Amino acid sequence: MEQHINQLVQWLQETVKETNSNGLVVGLSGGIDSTVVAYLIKQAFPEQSLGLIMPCKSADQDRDDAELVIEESGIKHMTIDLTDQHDSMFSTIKQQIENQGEWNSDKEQIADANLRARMRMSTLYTVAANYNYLVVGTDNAAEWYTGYFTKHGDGGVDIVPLLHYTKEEVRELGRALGVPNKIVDKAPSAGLWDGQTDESEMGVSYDAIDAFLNGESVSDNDAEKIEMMHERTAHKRALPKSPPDFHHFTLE
Ligand SMILES: Nc1ncnc2c1ncn2[C@@H]1O[C@H](COP(=O)(O)OP(=O)(O)OC[C@H]2O[C@@H]([n+]3cccc(C(=O)O)c3)[C@H](O)[C@@H]2O)[C@@H](O)[C@H]1O
Ligand SMILES: Nc1ncnc2c1ncn2[C@@H]1O[C@H](COP(=O)(O)OP(=O)(O)OP(=O)(O)O)[C@@H](O)[C@H]1O
Ligand SMILES: [Mg+2]
Repeated sequence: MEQHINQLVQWLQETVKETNSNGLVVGLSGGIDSTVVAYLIKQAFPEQSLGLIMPCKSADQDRDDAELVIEESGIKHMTIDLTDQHDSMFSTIKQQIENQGEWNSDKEQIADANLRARMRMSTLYTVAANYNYLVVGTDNAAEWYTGYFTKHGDGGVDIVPLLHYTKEEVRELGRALGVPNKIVDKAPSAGLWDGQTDESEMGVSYDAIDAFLNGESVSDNDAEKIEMMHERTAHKRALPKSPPDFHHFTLE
């Protein structure tokens, strides 16, 4: 893993240089993916890296864990609480749709959750613009393949250094970087509602997704679920769909 860490750090440094940026910013949730990214960007840019804690009705434990990451990694940081802004924005939108008598309460939880992820994205880009930094994503290979992220939310980023690493490999990177065990061993959660865990929501374990990605055998049931998630989320990994070119010119 040492070699991977060196290569990733070097890639981060080269990418910042190539893009004429000044550094890197990441949202810090207290989960292993953003923790590994925080340690990597701190190594790549000790003074020009930033971790943002953005609580939004988040569990106290997640905030404590994010603060532990800051303490242990030494990364520069800010806390921007989005709870009130999210409440205000969500209730305004809900009210307007309710006025039409068209509010779909079955979709309330997921709509509320995805707005949190998109408000974090907007916050990260506002901070990135101020410092001329790039926004670093935290998606790993398992999340990317299954599309387990919010389109233009946590998926709305400039670079994704962990894209080729399975969840277990991200944990291995974490151990090699010296991330505290309690963070490495914590159950993955998007933290978008009380008690949410990735594995219970997806109905398939990261071990199974990792095995599938490694070409190892998994149950038919797991393979079917993974393939279905992959197909349904193809749009999240593609550019916006456009009609055929009806004009006689080509956009560059
Ligand atoms: N075929 C298609 N072509 C083009 N666009 C299509 C489309 N189907 C849906 N869409 C669009 O995509 C939207 C649905 O996608 P999206 O908004 O992403 O929403 P969706 O995939 O329904 O929800 C996001 C999922 O990611 C999970 N998540 C989110 C954030 C963080 C994490 C984590 O691991 O930390 C996990 C979250 O718990 C939830 O299960 C639709 O509202 C529609 O606008
Ligand atoms: N409270 C938060 N503050 C700042 N960023 C957050 C917060 N919650 C989520 N994020 C951002 O959204 C990303 C996606 O969350 P995700 O849960 O997939 O990753 P994680 O929490 O780092 O790891 P895990 O998947 O193991 O929980 C996080 O990596 C982080 O960048
Ligand atoms: Mg998480």
